[in-house]
Amino acid sequence: MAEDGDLMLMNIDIADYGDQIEPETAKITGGRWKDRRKIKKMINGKKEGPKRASVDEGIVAEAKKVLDFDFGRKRAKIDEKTSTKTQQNGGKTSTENERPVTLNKQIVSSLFTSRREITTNFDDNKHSNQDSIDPSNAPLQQDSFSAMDIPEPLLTHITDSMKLEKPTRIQKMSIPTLMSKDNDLFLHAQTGSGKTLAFLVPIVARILRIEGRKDRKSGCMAMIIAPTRELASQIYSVLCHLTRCCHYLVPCLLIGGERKKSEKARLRKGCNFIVGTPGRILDHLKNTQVIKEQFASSLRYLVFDEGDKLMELGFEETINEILQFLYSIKLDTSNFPNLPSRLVHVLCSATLKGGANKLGKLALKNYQLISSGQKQQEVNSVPDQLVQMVAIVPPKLRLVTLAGFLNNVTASHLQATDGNRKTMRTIVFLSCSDSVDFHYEVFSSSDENHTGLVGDTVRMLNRNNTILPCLKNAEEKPEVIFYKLHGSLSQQTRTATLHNFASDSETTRGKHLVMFCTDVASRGLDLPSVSTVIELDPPFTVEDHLHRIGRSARAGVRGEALLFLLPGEEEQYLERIKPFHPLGWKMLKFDQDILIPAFKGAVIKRSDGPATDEVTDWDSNATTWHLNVERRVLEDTPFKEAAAKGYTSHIKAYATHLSQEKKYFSLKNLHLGHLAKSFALRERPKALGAAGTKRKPDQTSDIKPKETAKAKMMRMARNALDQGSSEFNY
Ligand SMILES: Nc1ncnc2c1ncn2[C@@H]1O[C@H](COP(=O)(O)OP(=O)(O)OP(=O)(O)O)[C@@H](O)[C@H]1O
Repeated sequence: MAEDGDLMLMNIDIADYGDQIEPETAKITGGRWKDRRKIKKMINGKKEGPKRASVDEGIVAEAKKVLDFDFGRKRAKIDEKTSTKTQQNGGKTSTENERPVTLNKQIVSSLFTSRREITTNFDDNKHSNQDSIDPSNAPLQQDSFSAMDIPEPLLTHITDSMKLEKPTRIQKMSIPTLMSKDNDLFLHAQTGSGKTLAFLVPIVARILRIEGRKDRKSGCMAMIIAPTRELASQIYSVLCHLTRCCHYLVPCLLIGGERKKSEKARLRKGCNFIVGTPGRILDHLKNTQVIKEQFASSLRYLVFDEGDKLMELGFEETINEILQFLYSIKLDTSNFPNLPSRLVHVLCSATLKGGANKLGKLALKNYQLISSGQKQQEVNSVPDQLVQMVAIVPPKLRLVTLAGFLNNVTASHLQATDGNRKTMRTIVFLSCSDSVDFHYEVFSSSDENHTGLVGDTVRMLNRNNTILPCLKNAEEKPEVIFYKLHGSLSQQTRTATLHNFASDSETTRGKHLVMFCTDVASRGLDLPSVSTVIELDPPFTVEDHLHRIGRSARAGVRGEALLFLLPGEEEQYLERIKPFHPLGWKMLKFDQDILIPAFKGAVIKRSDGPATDEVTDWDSNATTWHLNVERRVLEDTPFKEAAAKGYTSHIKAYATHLSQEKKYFSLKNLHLGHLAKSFALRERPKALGAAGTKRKPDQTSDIKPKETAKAKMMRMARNALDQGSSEFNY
């Protein structure tokens, strides 16, 4: 009997395609050479001897079982609690739905098979009607900033220039507290609820109350530490905006990737606020003498934003060093008696447990918890106005289903407007940089009809681009721009890319902006009008899930999020996130709700075929779309490398899921062959050990048996784990 892992590699469904495959010319790839030979013989009508026939039948039956729609193998392992069922598709026979595809004489597995329908037991958290739900992170209608004793000119600036009339719940609670008391604070509120202003406004207000002259030479009074450069830059720009009413107060940004020399120069000139990432801040504390001189009399506030992420990224030691450094400086309170007489620590987080809790223990003393929800659960849950959708998608169909969903969002964007189209933003979260690169290439450079806007990370589609089925009208401009963002890009590129995505400029106005990114963009980033968040790869922690989808539905605005899960064990992850979705979710069927609306009636042309306007079935269209990407992989070496790297890194990243979540995301349950298909690969890249090698006859039994592909994969995964997860997440 062939091994499970070996059969999994086979790339064709012999039982159904056999009679349509051209004998002799057919190339069979993947799997063990023995199995390939047997199958080839069967196709060519050469029967093996009677003794071995039963083995072959068993193999073919097993291969069919695995390849046909690979649910059975995994389903069998799932305990009885999981009751995903695969059913016959409206009684059709398999050959009605399956179409073998021959490409460059290579036979590739069909995307669709007979058993298409997926029903899941986890559809037990149905979403309630959204229209009647009040946003949970919106400004409070019955309150106002003017009732909060905020000093002038800050109050007028907030209401008149920043056009913010009413505080959110966390702001209503934190602003008076921080302005009047000197204890440490833990600010706990939902994503998008205005935590940044919740700590910045009272700190600036308190500084403005200092009597007498204050300017950049007065010293640094507040330091704000954030886990990512992007978030630090964002806080810095909110602070710059806020201090426009008191331009004599100067913020300074200290982040890695920027020139240290110019940062030193700015510090020497003097500043009242430092915003930065932990490593770079510590570097300056140790090496820039002027800081020590300035901090002695002035520093009173130390803020940690996204506290749990700071810990998760391994900044504990750095933060400890920063704290020790600051504690070693003796405060001189005589200069600013209006400021607190001690260093006040503020910790901000949308989650209470895990890293945030740990940092709280490290940095806070006798802190007061300010939480915007009546119950802790209310804060930990997703914003009420966010519509969560879930699609259970077989591994083979992940790429084409993503294309279908992006198409449907784009189509609704194009339809909903006449001339006055609003800019729409979609973020697609992936597990690693290489996968981001691959998906970005698939959608942004399918043909020559695109223009690069920011280096190689922003591409606008031009007329005649057909990567999305709805872009069929050559008369109309596609109005779609693709972006990519991850930690392997230079800081300048990251900044320029994000800036382009967030801005409402001549180029971006009215368009659908789609960004492929890693979790580098999941924390704290406040990007305007992100209407949809797609988690193509599952999050690494529940916190990551909340923060990713929290890029949408901010400050009371509505938004939607789609989570892709594989059939099988991954479905059970819904149980894990259910407590955070008290208002439920909508289950989408990958075919009826995504692929059919996208591909039905569309004209998808084969990239190597004659021009045709023939309208075919939706599933043929989807298959053609996928084959066009596969063909590109065959013909375009850099793209092929991107696909192989994307796939390999995706698997490695998958292995880094937390041990307590391994039961949902275990490598053992992944169908690697089908997953390769979603990277447009016909078979697993050789680097993963997919290609078996023949054992030499002189090899004796005392030689260590060759490591199987699956074992090699597991070993690589373990190595990946040892190397730490951040490499893959970012
Ligand atoms: N009082 C307010 N009225 C209207 N909009 C506000 C108000 N306060 C903040 N906002 C806006 O809400 C958005 C989210 O704010 P912010 O980024 O501070 O949220 P957050 O709670 O820090 O989110 P996250 O947890 O994701 O970091 C910003 O666009 C901000 O300008």
